[in-house]
Amino acid sequence: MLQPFKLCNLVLSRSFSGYVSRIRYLMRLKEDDEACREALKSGNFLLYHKLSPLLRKTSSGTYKLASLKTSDLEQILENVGKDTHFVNESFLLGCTDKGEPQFSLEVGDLDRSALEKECRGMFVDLRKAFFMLPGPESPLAAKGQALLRWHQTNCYCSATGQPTVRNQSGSLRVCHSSGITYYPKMAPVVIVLVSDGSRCLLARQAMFPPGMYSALSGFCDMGESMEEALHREVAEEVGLEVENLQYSGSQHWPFPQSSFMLACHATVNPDKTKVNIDKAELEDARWFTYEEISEALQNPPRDPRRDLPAFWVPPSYAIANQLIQEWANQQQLSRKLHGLK
Ligand SMILES: NC(=O)C1=CN([C@@H]2O[C@H](COP(=O)(O)OP(=O)(O)OC[C@H]3O[C@@H](n4cnc5c(N)ncnc54)[C@H](O)[C@@H]3O)[C@@H](O)[C@H]2O)C=CC1
Ligand SMILES: [Mg+2]
Repeated sequence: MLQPFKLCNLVLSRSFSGYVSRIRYLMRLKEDDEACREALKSGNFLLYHKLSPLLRKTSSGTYKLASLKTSDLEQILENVGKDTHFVNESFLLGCTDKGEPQFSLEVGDLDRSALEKECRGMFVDLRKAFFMLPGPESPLAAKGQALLRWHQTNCYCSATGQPTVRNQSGSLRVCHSSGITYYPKMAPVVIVLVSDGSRCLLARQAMFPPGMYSALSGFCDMGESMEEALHREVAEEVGLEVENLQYSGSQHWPFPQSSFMLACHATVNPDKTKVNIDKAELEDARWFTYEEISEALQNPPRDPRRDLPAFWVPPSYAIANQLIQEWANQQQLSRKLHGLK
């Protein structure tokens, strides 16, 4: 049985009037080109160089997304020899709690080191940035990259081959020849943490960084429900039949071309846990104990390219991490109830 969605809590916990007025403002900016052009004059801009976001080091040695005001961005563009009208090529991302509009801008055609010097920051690969940014900034960095990539790869109409034209906010592209409107897309993906009651099943693909294991995942096929996709993926990848699906949450994930992750827990019969790995998809899949999982959650790597532990799990922003954390919490609780450490 699926658990009830958690969306109601999410909405109720927000300040209603502030939230609604921000959403209505964004709706207007999305649809009204003139209003969006006006908003660009007092915007906050995230810069990306070939899809890598610009980060800045704080005085305490941590990192944050660099957010530039319009006037600062125009000055920087002038300093690197670019027309300030380039600002209009930004895409609308959202607005801050104070109601200030936020935009993303791809600056990959400009000199990277000159920009880094002007901006007092550095462009960092997004996967690496997820390990460096404070929690609430990762979704914004991901959305900024996803929107830029979608526009870069949807410049032509798939029916006519003619160029598509964006609106000012970047919420859509139109082919004036066929009349088709294209909207940014996400591909639905199921992700599931399978448990046998005392252990959980994690897997790794050959392309993962060394030592990283994650929950099982897979793209939904056309016509499939989330539940069908989940049963099929587990059967395909590890040859097991799951039961007791429990919905956990969802997230946008910017890779490979924007996925919409639907995350669940599931169980298998503890007498039927032998995995039969599809080697075309997975390099390895194995059962992990509570002790191994706790250790991995408590010692995340700081940089996914250096000083890697023998076994580690995706960063806290990834919904796989949320599933693993929830499983560990539930194990801890049941151990307490049974008087175990
Ligand atoms: N946020 C998170 O915590 C996690 C996110 N993910 C994301 O989920 C995605 C899917 O997981 P996988 O196990 O790799 O999927 P998967 O098990 O379906 O295998 C990927 C293969 O499926 C095929 N495929 C079918 N539909 C596709 C589509 N719309 N786009 C691309 N390939 C498609 C391709 O042949 C591809 O090589 C990954 O690309 C990854 O970015 C995966 C694990 C954790
Ligand atoms: Mg998979």
